[in-house]
Amino acid sequence: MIQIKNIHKYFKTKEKVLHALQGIDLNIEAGKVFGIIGRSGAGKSTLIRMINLLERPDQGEVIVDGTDITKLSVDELRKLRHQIGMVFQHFNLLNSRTVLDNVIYPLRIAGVDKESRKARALELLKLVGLEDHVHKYPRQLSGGQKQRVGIARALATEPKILLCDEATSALDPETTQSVLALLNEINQKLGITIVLITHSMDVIRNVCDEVAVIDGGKIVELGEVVNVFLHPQHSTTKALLSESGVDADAWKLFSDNVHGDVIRLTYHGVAAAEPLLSHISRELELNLSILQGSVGKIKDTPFGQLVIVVNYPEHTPAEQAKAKMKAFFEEKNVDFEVLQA
Ligand SMILES: Nc1ncnc2c1ncn2[C@@H]1O[C@H](COP(=O)(O)OP(=O)(O)OP(=O)(O)O)[C@@H](O)[C@H]1O
Repeated sequence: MIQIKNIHKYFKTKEKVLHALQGIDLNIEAGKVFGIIGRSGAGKSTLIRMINLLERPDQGEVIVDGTDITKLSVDELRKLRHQIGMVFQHFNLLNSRTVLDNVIYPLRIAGVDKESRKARALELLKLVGLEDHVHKYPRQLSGGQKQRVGIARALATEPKILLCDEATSALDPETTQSVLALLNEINQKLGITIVLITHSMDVIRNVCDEVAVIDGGKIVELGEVVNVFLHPQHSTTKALLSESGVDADAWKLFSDNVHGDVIRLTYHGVAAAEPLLSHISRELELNLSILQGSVGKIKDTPFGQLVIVVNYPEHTPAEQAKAKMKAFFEEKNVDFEVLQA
């Protein structure tokens, strides 16, 4: 649905030329929630703004539904923007207009007749849970409510794509959760493709199907959220995960005091509900202890990652027991990694 091909963007200031996007390639499938994460200045805003051409690339193509939108005329681009809604970090509401009028506004611009635009706006305000606040002004709303107005407004012209530019960064954790749940609902109910940018791995974990990690204007890691969370490859991804409490290497703090093999088991989906550890421990007479672990869910997928210490029984050669254990876990689709032997 959205293909970004070899995008480059330069910002020229008096002192220097900044190469803000350095050859970005992305493929975003229809109906997905796609997250772009990176540190401040990495190029996230510049990249997401390429999708509706609020920012133009200096080189490369942005293809939406088969059309290279960099080649569109001003008129064609205006029409295309009705297909692409956008939600902003600081809401960007019209403060002198009511909640209802804020949502009606893009419909008026799109030339929708008076009665239909009011009906549509009311329907959207109901969808975002603000039906009791339609005649209020933005200053009378909480941050979370303001963002719900921003989301309703972005949905007014029935877009196929919703771009969220740090939509939850200005909100407290609880409100963030409720706005993320709303985005999830919109994705599921309306089938809208969502592209969001964020600093937070928790946001990615809660709503996204796929993620791109951007660093210094380049994509450094890309994939399904489950895989990127459980098997991060790039140092930036590992650092971002560690900051959100997912530090795959925390076990090293205890490694000097450990007697036995240290093994990491990683699993998701059905394996999360099976009593695998007690089964293998009984069968091979192993003594197991858990050194580090995290279990939970990534979007709708349960997952677990455990670092265990294994001691083998005296009467069985360790290598033989280890090979049996490895085969057992691999058969159950559990990733088995010896960290220290
Ligand atoms: N209009 C501009 N003129 C000059 N430099 C710019 C402009 N817009 C962005 N930049 C620079 O381009 C780089 C990427 O900026 P961008 O806003 O895309 O990063 P970001 O990852 O969204 O950061 P943040 O999380 O802080 O919003 C930064 O170094 C920024 O200073």
